[in-house]
Amino acid sequence: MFFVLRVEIMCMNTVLYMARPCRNKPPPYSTEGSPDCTKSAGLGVFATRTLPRNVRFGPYKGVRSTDAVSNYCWQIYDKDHKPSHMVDAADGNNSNWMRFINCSRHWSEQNLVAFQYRGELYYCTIRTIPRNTELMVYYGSEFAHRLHVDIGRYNSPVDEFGN
Ligand SMILES: C[S@@+](CC[C@H](N)C(=O)[O-])C[C@H]1O[C@@H](n2cnc3c(N)ncnc32)[C@H](O)[C@@H]1O
Repeated sequence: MFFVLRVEIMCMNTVLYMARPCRNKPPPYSTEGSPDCTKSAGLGVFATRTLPRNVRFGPYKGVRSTDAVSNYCWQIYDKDHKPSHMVDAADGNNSNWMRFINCSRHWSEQNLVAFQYRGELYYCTIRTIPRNTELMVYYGSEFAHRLHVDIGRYNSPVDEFGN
């Protein structure tokens, strides 16, 4: 049976928290207050406690649109797998906490996968996520490219820190 954990305010208070992750250090990320942080990707979402694999979050809330005008958009497909519309979470008043989840730069830091169910977008954990780890999903090559994620190296065995 398909089960989706509906996590809204409850989840943000008990399972997840928001912080500004550093981008110049390998995971686990320190936050912006740390002395050696020079790069930030804005706010991100972190696990307060260990999350098991296969936890589903959603749906991703936003405004329906036809163009990908912001970096908070997900493409929704129709039953024939053709692009239908975008769900755009750029407006903080018409979206939910999922808009704060950042894009992974390498498969080794990706811990969520996005999937569509009945016309809406959800995220699912694909591995155990230890506490204080940032939740990260791959946005897809088009959006990742906009964020200067090196798509050619995304699947390489070695991450950008040489690990
Ligand atoms: C869906 S939002 C994620 C939440 C965002 N950090 C915030 O504070 O609102 C997408 C934006 O986050 C930032 N971002 C997400 N992933 C990133 C990454 N891997 N590298 C740099 N910036 C990233 C970019 O500014 C992007 O436009």
